[in-house]
Amino acid sequence: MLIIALLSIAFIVYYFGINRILGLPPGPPPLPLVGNMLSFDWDMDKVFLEWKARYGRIFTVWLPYPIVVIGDHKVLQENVAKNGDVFLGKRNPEQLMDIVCGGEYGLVFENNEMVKEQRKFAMKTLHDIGFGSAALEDTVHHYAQEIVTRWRKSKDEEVDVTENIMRAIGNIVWNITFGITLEFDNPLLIKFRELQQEMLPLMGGPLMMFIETYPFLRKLDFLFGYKIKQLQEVTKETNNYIREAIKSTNISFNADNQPSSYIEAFLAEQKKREEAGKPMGNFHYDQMLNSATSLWGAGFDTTVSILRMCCLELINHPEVQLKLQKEIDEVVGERRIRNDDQKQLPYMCAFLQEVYRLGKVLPLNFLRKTMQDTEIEGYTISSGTTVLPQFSMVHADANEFERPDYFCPERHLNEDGAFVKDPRITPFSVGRRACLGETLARMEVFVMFATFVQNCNFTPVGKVPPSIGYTTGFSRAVTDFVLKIQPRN
Ligand code: HEM
Repeated sequence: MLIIALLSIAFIVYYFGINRILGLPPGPPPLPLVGNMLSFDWDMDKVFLEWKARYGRIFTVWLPYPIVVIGDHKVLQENVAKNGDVFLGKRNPEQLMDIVCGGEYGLVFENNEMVKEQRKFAMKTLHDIGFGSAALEDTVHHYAQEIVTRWRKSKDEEVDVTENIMRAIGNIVWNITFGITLEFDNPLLIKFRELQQEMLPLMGGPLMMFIETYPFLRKLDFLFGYKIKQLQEVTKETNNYIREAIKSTNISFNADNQPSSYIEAFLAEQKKREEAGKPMGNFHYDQMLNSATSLWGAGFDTTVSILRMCCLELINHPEVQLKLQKEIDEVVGERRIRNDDQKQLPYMCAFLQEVYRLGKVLPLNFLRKTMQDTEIEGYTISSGTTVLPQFSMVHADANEFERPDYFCPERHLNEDGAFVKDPRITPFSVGRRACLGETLARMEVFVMFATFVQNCNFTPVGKVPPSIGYTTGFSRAVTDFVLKIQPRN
């Protein structure tokens, strides 16, 4: 009896008091062992917004370990964006990284001690090899033309836009990473996307969240349908392709030339260190391999997913398509689209901003780890606390956007029809760990999509357009759909 009474008291203290005992902001009461996992939903933002209304602009959730969630524009800006060094670290998914990378390497979940060096190296390299350059824009336009040429021949067939978009984006990322240009129809790209489609659902969700807290669950893989084994196998296959690509780059690498890809720059850095008799430090093979995987993983499916969503919104909103076409016809006509044209295309910019608002690519943003004590909203957050900068909550918040689920480019235009850039919409995240590929991604999406609209008319297969559903897993994308494409003259 006494034991039951003590356990009940312990449960009540834990349930109602654990956040306060640990000095964390309030939040939904967690259950022992599972925390708030019973409320897990693939559309977690809806759940988070309810908790925000109940507990305040920052709150603690247990998934199943404690995480301080920030999903408010002002709080994100005043802390994660302005106070960048405090939020530089990540709460890396150590178990996941061990399963797929053999350690905390790469450019997304690298060890926090090497973040500054590796991120700086990657940013400089990507800038040097042409992010933001006219040459890269030419390449993107070339692929957009290739896609349009194929689509214009599709006659009355049903088209899955994914196939050609994927080939184009895949080629661009492959080139940036390895300096290798593949032919447009190279089956490697299709194989790679298949592997990624297999891998991403396995990498996210409740099982992986539990494994981070209770690593012993890895030994009970048989209970979960051998998901970890499957993940290991698919990672191994993916890494074999990456290793082969690194080998090819290494063979053609000439240290006297200016590096034209990330891997060449990495090899050049290794050579420089070797010649100077300096230790390799973090410029070792595992970091090279996993950085290539990071660039591929972060830069491929995300961009494909946003472009697919653009096409799906077009067939769901034919009146929007007509407005986009009219604007392009009047401003650009038949000449080649340039990235700079955005300044003269307010409706196109409004359309893309609306797609970016709704098209979140990560159901849960990557977790940060505070690097020092800090104060947020009057709460003292100690160094080492896990923080989730969930900016997509802002995009879905009815206090910020009227009818947030409703697709409406017009909301981004003022009375004079001019485009209004909205600082609350941050699809590439905020702060010192925001997306490394934003410049490239924005250019790819604009140049490709504007070229599509300029040259093609998109219609549903039947009278009713397909509904918009989303995949679940580590990343998020619209589910498969087909449409019809007619050439525009
Ligand atoms: C439309 C396309 C894209 C979207 C919407 C997108 C979005 C994001 C988001 C939300 C993050 C998480 C940032 C955070 O932790 O707070 C991220 C990280 C990252 N992205 Fe992108 N991304 C896109 C394309 C790209 C491209 C093209 C590349 C490179 C070729 C890239 C490379 C990266 C890398 C390396 C990171 C990790 C940065 C870090 O942790 O320091 N992304 N991206």
